[in-house]
Amino acid sequence: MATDSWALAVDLQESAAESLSNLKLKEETSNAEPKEATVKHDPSDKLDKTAKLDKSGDNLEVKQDDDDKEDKAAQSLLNKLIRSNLVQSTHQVEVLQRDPNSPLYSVKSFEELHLKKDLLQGVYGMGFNRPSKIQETALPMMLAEPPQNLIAQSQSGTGKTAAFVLAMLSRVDLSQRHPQCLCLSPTYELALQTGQVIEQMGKYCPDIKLAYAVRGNRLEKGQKISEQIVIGTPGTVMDWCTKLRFIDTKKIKVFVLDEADVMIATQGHQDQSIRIQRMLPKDCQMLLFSATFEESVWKFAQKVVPEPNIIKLRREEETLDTIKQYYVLCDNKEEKYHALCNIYGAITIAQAMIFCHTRKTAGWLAAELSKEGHQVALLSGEMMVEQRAAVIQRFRDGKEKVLVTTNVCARGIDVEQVSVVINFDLPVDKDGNPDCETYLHRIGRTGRFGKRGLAINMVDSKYSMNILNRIQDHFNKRIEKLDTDDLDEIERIAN
Ligand SMILES: Nc1ncnc2c1ncn2[C@@H]1O[C@H](COP(=O)(O)OP(=O)(O)OP(=O)(O)O)[C@@H](O)[C@H]1O
Repeated sequence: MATDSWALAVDLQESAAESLSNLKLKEETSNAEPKEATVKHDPSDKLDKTAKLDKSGDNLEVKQDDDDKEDKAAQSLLNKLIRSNLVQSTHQVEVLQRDPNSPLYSVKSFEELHLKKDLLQGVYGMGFNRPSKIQETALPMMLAEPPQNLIAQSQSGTGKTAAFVLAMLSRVDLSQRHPQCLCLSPTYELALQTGQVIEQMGKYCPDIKLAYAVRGNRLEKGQKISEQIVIGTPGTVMDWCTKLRFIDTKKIKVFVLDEADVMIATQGHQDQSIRIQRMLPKDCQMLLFSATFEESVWKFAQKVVPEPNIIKLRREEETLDTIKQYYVLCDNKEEKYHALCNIYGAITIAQAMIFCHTRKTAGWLAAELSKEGHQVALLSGEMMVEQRAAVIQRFRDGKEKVLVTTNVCARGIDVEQVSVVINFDLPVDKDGNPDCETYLHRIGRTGRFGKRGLAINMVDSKYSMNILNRIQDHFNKRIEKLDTDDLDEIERIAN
C-alpha cells in the first residue's frame, strides 16, 4: 500500500488553485459593477435566473464567509430545484408556546383555516390536499388573531415556505396599496424561488402584487412601492427601506426571515437583518424559519423574533442498519478502478453513486467508466446549481446508471433507488480526520425507506485504512473485507 495520501495532496493543491481563481472572480465581480440594468417590479421573467451563485451578494463579504454561505445557499437552492414533493416525517412536532395556557390548535385540512376563497383555490391549485406536519401546527399559529411571532425549524422540504407564503398572502389588506409583508431571503436565487411560490399560490388573487428587492431591480429614486408583498435580499431591502425610502417600514405587518441558517453564514446579512427588524413596528408579526437549529441560529432568532412561539420538527434519522459495508484493499487509483470494474463485472447494479475526494479524480473516473461503455453522470464543483440539478434529475429518471461526484456537490441529494454506494475515496474533513457525518449521509438510509443497500469503501494507503478503522469504531458497525479478485465472493455479497 502507498503510505501517503495522494487524494489529500491533490485536494490541497486543488483548493489552493481554487482560492486563487475565486479571488480573481471576486476582483472581476467588483470591478464590473452592473451598469444600472433598469428592471421594474415583476422581474420574474426579466432577471437573469441563471446567474451563478457566487455573484449573488449585496456586498462582497469576507471570503471565508462567502464560501460558507455559498455552500449552504447552493445546497439549499439545489434542494429546491430537485425536490419533487414534500418530505414526510414520522416525528411529532415539538411546540413551545409563548403563553402555555393558550389553547394549541392544529388543523388537518386547509378548510379549517377559513382562508379567502381565492387563496384556498391557489393552495389546491398547487396540488396540496392537506397541510404538512409542520403546517398543521404552524398555520393556525401564524394566522391567529392577534398575530403571534414564530420561530420554526424543520428540515428542508417539509413545507415551511408554503406555510409562510400562505400567511403573508392571507394577511394582505387589499384596500391598501403599499408594502405590508416583507420577506428576507439570503440570496438572489433563493428570493426568486420563494417569489415564484408567492406568485403561484397567489395566482387567483390578482390584486395582490409582489415586488422583488434584489440586485438589478432598480426603481426611480423617490418612488413609493404599491406592491403589498416585498421579497428580497437584506442589502437591497435595507437600501429600499433607508437610502431610497421605497418602503415605509412602519406599515409592515408581517416580517419573514427565511433560511436563517443560511442567512447568518454571512455576518453582513445578519447585521442588516437585525437593522431592518429594528425599523419595524412593535406589533409587526415576526416569523423566522430555518432548516437547522444550531446555537448560532438560535441566538440570531432570539434577536429578531421577540416573544416567540417555537415549533420544531426533528429530522428523520439516517441509519446504517440496513446497509452491508465492505472495504477493498488497493495500492493506487488504477487498482481501485480495476476493483470497481470487477464489481461491475460480477453483480448487476441498478444504480450506483461513486464518491471521489477531488474534482480531478471524479473527472478521470467518469471518463474511464464511459470508455468502458457505462452511462455515467458527473457532478462537478464548477457546475452551476441549475446544471447540477439537471444532472441529478437525469440520474433520478434512470437516464444514467452511475453518478460520479465529489462530496460537496452531492450533499443533500437523496436518491432512493441507488442500491450501491462506492467510496472511491473515504470522506475526510479539512484536517484529514474521518468525516463520519458525511459517511453516514452518503450511505445511510432513513429508517422509513428501509431498503437494503451495499456500501463499498476503497482503501489505498495506511492513512485511508486508519480512516476506515476510525469510521468503523465510530459507528460500532463492522466493515468487512472484500476480495474483488474473487468473483464468487462479490456475487455472494450482492445477495
Ligand atoms: N401541504 C402540502 N401538500 C403537498 N405538498 C406540499 C405541501 N406543502 C408544501 N408542499 C410541497 O413540498 C415541497 C417542499 O415544500 P417547501 O418548499 O414549502 O418546504 P421548505 O421546508 O420550505 O423547504 P426549504 O427549506 O428547502 O425551503 C414543495 O415542492 C412544495 O410545493
